[in-house]
Amino acid sequence: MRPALQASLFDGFDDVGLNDLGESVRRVTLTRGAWIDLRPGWMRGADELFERLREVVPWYAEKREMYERVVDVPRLLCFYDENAALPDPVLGQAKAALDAHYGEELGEAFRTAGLCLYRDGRDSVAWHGDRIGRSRTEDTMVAIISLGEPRSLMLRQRGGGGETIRQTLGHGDLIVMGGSCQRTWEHCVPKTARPVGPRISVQFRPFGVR
Ligand SMILES: O=C(O)CCC(=O)C(=O)O
Ligand SMILES: [Fe+2]
Repeated sequence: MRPALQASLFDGFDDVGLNDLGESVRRVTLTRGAWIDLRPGWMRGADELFERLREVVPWYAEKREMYERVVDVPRLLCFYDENAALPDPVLGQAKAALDAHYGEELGEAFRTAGLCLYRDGRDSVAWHGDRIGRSRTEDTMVAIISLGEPRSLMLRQRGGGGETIRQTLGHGDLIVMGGSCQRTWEHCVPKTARPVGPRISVQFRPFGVR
């Protein structure tokens, strides 16, 4: 049992921790050798973890040239290289659990963590594959934990033709994009006019995949 003071501090929050992976992961096979794995509610206490990360992560806005003007990319970012200390111990536990579950199939460990903060419905990421580096030519995996308010992650076959998949992800959900997904499919988080609260996405990738 927790001491009373601590219990009152944590009122309304679950303890932050991981649920199991194993049998609870559902695989959806896409076309052309791509797949996604879904594990809703993987992270317990996801709303508390959201608050912790929003506080401690040194978020920055990336600039991009667009129509000959330099504009802010519409979301805040922070990238943790493989040697960087992660901003919360539970993210180290998540990486270890992903390595235990996917290590054999992936043939290597997850190394880097990219964090994105979508402040509201105006923040977004356009259609893309994570194709910088080895993922341009090789199968790989990108594992994403979603914290805070749910947003839609859309997936479609690269080059069009075929179905568009919408996954609503937030409050501790896990999605893993695997196989050829970064080369043969694209994903995005569209803007929404609905009033939505902030969401944080934590992406684990192997070395040399961006
Ligand atoms: O917000 C997400 O979960 C997706 C982020 C993403 O696709 C990326 O940063 O490459
Ligand atoms: Fe991506």
